[in-house]
Amino acid sequence: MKRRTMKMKTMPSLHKWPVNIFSWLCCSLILGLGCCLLLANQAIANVLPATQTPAQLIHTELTQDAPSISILEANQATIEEIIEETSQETAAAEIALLFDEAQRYRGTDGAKSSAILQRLEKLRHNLSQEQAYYLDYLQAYQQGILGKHDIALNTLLNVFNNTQSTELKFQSGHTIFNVLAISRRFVEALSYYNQTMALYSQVSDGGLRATSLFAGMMLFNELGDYERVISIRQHSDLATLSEGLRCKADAFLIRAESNLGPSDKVLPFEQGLALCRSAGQPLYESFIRLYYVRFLLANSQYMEAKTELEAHLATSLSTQYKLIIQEYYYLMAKTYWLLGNEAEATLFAERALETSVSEQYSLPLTLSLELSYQMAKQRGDFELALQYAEQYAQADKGYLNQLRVKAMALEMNKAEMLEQQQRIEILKRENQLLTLAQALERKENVNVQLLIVVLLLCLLSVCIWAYRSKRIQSELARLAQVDELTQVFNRRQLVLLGGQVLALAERNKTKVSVIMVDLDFFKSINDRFGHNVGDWALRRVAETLNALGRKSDVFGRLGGEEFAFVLSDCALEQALDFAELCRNEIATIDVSDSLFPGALSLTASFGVTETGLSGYDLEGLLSDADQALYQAKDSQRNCVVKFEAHPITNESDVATDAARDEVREGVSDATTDGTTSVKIGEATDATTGKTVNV
Ligand SMILES: Nc1nc2c(ncn2[C@@H]2O[C@H](COP(=O)(O)OP(=O)(O)OP(=O)(O)O)[C@@H](O)[C@H]2O)c(=O)[nH]1
Repeated sequence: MKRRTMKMKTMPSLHKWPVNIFSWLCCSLILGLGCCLLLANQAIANVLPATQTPAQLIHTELTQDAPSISILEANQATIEEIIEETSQETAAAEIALLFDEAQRYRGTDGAKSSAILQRLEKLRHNLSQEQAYYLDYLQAYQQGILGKHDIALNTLLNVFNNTQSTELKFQSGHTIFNVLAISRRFVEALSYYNQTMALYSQVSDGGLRATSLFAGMMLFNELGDYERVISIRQHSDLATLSEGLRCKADAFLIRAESNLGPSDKVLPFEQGLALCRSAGQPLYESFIRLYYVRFLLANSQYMEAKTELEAHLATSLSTQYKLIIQEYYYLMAKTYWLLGNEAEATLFAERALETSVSEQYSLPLTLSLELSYQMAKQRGDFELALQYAEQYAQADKGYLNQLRVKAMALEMNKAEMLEQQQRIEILKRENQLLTLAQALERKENVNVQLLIVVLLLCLLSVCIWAYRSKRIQSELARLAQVDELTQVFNRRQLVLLGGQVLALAERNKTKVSVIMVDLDFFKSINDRFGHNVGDWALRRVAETLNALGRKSDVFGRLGGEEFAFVLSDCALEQALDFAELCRNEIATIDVSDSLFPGALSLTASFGVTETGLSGYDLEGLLSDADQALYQAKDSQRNCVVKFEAHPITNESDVATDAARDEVREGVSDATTDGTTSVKIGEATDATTGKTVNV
């Protein structure tokens, strides 16, 4: 039996708790941060507005408010109601027909138009709100043609501002700027032109779009912006036109080209006239004719002009368009005067003056007054000539003023358009900036999220690293305390814990017993069966003994096949019983799972002492227990021997200090009762060579 390191009870698992708490804290922290990130994301999402389009909102409202029609109720309609319904259906059919006709004769046949509109007015109570607005529009259009511009405008503005139909709004819009232009309210006309043309892309009716372009051409003709008229004519929507529309377009183009001044270009007067005649457009036909006659007169073709005018006077009058009729009369007067027919000239000049439009100054009026003045002067009627001269001067001034107003309106409109364009440009830039800012914000959000993820990963790495190093530390600590083979305390830990137990017991004056255990003939087990079997035996014995001890006991492997117990609060008798129990348990270990079960038997010898015999010093206790163990080995083995102190009886038998040192292990030389004693042992005296008891 040799002194070696020892092991004890299996390591308690308490050393693991700081690691577990640490890991738990790390996980909680990570989870907490993860939750914060999710909540932050949720908060960002909540800040953003709900993306419901206006169309979806309208749909929701419509769905909520949708009225339900009871078929049952409909079936229960009285006969009177059915009759009423039938008459309503008839009225509806008539109304549809009348609207078609009103549209067809609008601007082409004043008398027919008036009759149709009167009939529709009588049916007004049968019209829907939108139909009523359309009737208002047609009536206003008719009023405009008759020169009642203020009345027409009031109605048109009401339709423009209240109709739900984009098409009717668009249609009334271009009639408004037309009437405003005729009324010389050019600034307003241009403003409505802009408002109306802003709806252009929303209007699907090609005819209506073309009409608005025509109205634009008319407006800019009126304003004297003839280049603009020519440029509108080139709009792609006017590339292919019906005969009627081509007639109108030609009329506007001829007016613009004529007013741009003399050029080598031959204007298509005859073609335009033929086109408008064939299309049944007397208004535009008359319009072209006015410029044609002007052209003839400018080229001294007075007879041709006279023929043309006389042949188509009725057509012009049928238009009921006062401006055309006035100019027509003037041109007749001028032609007759140029041909020397003063009577006819005077007659038509007077008619032209009578046909003045809403006290406005117009070119035909000015020219008619000038002609009347010249004719009166020529006749020698100076008083009348003076009157005409005064009126002419006033009209000319008024007309020139109007020209100035037009020019100013155009300038203002150009400035307004420029300002609007600049505003649009600024808005576009602001939008771009906003988009950029949003993109930047999104990027920043992503960056913040990435940063949080990186921080979390770093934190996780630190936690993992800390957890691992803590585990390594714990493992190292465990390895320093535990015997690797048997997993019980090693000698170092047994001495440490045993010392603490003894210190406490000494303070409390309680007894502590120490048992030393040594396997019998263990060398022969190794030799016969090999070290593997020896190791197995050591593990089984350690396991068995460890299970027998109490929680307060300290058990460990001293080294080799030697183990020890430090039993707290345990008197010698109890320790002896416990040793006996251990001995018995070892002797009955089931060896069936060892490599050579049949031949293998395990026994151990036990040496027991107590603080009452050996004191509270662990070294002394171990030494005394070891001594008792030797006694056990010396006897039959597989037994328990109690340590006993022996007083010195024979001087000669007492070994010298040198001989005592030869004892296999150190001994104590003080007994518990204070008497000097020597513990049992064998040594060889170096001087005599005799074996002595110690
Ligand atoms: N298998 C194994 N054998 C060990 C270990 N430690 C020590 N030994 C062996 O244990 C044996 C101890 O032998 P001895 O001290 O002569 O004791 P013994 O054979 O048990 O004889 P007694 O104690 O007198 O009964 C030696 O052969 C050692 O090699 C170990 O960890 N594993």
